[in-house]
Amino acid sequence: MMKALLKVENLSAHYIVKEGTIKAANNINLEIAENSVTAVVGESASGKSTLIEAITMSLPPNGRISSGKVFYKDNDILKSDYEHLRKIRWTEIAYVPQAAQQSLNPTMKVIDHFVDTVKSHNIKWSNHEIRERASELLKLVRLEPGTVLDSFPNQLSGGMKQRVLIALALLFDPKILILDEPTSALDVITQAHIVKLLKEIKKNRDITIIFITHDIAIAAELADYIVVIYGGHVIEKADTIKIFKEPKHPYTKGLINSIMSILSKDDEPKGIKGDPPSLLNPPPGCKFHPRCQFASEICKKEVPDLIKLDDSSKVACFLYKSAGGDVDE
Ligand SMILES: Nc1ncnc2c1ncn2[C@@H]1O[C@H](COP(=O)(O)OP(=O)(O)OP(=O)(O)O)[C@@H](O)[C@H]1O
Repeated sequence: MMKALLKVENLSAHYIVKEGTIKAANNINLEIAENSVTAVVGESASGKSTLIEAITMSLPPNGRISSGKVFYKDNDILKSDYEHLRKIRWTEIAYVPQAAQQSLNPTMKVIDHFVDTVKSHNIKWSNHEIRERASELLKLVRLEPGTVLDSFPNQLSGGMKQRVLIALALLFDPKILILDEPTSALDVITQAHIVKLLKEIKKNRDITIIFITHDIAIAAELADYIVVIYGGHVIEKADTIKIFKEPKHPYTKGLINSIMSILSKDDEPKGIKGDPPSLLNPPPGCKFHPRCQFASEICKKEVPDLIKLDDSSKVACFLYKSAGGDVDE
């Protein structure tokens, strides 16, 4: 594997609610290679956004990081003070949250969003320089600066707003671009345009992309690596071709089978039977065991470690034994 730009070690995060704690990210270990594209996939409420929010320290007020480290360029960013973190965000690690289109201020023109972002980072660019840079970025995301810069968000379509957000995220040339569901809430054609755009960005810039999607077909198209999350745990990570050809975890197999059956227009698409676990009262052991046809006694009691199978794949399942006997990371 190439050099890791971002390394997540034993990261756990939870939410405090009236009923107790929601264990949304549990003991996550991940390495993100420089200049790679990683898709984080999993069904709704599996903990994908929580993982990204924990990494970028942008959990909501009732969210807590209970343990772990996040190394960016060998420094644990979770130990950073607020100022340092604010600097890293956008300039080094840019994050476009889910449904961010609604975060554009309806009373501000697109150009003012660029001006605001520059000013809030204390960067001394003149208004002319900001306009130049914003125009350049809008062209990059295939928008017409002449009209878009002076438009208000409600004059733009959903796809255009998503492009504006991507342009804004690229303002300071970040090393890492993180996007939460960049194509959801868009029609299929617009989704395809955004996927194409992200491919171009990847090709033409020195950038590492991490994106969340519940659409495994989009992950297949864009990502070099796929990380599968289930019940707040990483249960598999592998390079994209491999995960489609040879999924290892029974859940990943189910996920791939269900998409294949949809693509082949089977009369009865093969879904995974049963429901995802409650993260408030998760089952003991492997979170997938109640739905797993291969579950044995150990699966009901112990959480499997994410083990390395070979250079490009890791799995958390008792059906497999580690390649070199070494547990991941
Ligand atoms: N602020 C919060 N307070 C309490 N629980 C939360 C909060 N945010 C998320 N959760 C819960 O944490 C769990 C993981 O949520 P998360 O949003 O990380 O999942 P996800 O995989 O990103 O889902 P989706 O694809 O639907 O966005 C869910 O059970 C969710 O209900």
